[in-house]
Amino acid sequence: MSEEQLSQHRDAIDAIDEQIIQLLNQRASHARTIGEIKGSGIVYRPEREAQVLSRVKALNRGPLSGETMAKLFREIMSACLALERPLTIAYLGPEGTFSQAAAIKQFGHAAHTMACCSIDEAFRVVEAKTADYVVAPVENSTEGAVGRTLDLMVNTPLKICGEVVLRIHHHLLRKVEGKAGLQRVYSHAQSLSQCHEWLNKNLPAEVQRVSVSSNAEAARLASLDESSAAIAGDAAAENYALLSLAQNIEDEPNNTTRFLVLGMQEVGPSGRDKTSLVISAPNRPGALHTLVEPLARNGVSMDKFESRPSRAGLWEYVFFVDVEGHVSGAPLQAALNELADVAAFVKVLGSYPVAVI
Ligand SMILES: C=C(O[C@@H]1C=C(C(=O)O)C=C[C@H]1O)C(=O)O
Repeated sequence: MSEEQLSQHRDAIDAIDEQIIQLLNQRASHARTIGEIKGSGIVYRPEREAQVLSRVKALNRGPLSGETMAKLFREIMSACLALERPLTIAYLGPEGTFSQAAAIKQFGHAAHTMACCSIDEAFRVVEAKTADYVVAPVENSTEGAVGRTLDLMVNTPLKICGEVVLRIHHHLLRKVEGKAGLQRVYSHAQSLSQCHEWLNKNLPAEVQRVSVSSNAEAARLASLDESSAAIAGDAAAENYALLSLAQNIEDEPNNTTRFLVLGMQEVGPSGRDKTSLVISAPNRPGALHTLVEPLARNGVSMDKFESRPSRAGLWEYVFFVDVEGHVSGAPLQAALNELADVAAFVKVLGSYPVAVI
């Protein structure tokens, strides 16, 4: 390609960029006006954002992929929303955790993220209105449910407003090159188990595995001591300037974590929604069947069913159930009315759009 051809294409890009700037600012002005109309009410509308992202993917003809286009629009919406009012999102810190990555995936880079020292604390700051939303892990494809998040959802006044699905890549991180002199590996208990086969094969048995409160905390500890390593992700490696001795060491190649977004808000239907419920059955034979039956009879599809010991009594259980559809829809309304008669306890944790990206 000649210099002349290059400069023709670059002139074209400059002209397009001018249009993009104008169009983005037009879009932002509409978002700001929408903010004025909303007044002091809730500005974040996850159902509308999900519709915008789905529409962007459907309209896209390439060469950029639908996924890439949706990610760009996520950031555009994040910037537009910040003109209405910047949001604060609480997550299990310190900086660099997968929870923070999930918060940014859902709210974009214009939102403020607030590191909390536990999932409990992250719920509390939103309940106290110090932050707007909490993003908390709820299940991992390798390790299953995150019990603490499930337990907190039983009593919180917060509602689920969204879900975020994140591919999780773990790396072995250390301050210095090589494995010589390595005495311990820090990580969150879930990450240690997600990588335990790799650890068995690749590290001597005398290297201790130490579980700590988060992967980012593991990275912080490894950054203070050359005889320690951490298992954590890219963001933690970058934050604590650690070297990656081995990449993508998770045993399961599709290792994915699902996070929930919770806030003081009930979300309207987006057209493709999920509802999460927590139900408990009276402690007698066949009780489980009586819980599932009203859902099946009303044609409500179940995505997930998870049992958890109830805090109330020995050998009593609560069930976390995800179903397709919005709570305002007729099938779910009918099923919930019937469930109220047979269940000891039913709580709608929230209806929210199915993750688009
Ligand atoms: C502009 C709005 O406010 C926010 C920003 C959106 C956007 O930039 O498209 C969409 C939903 C809201 O979270 C709106 O409610 O439509």
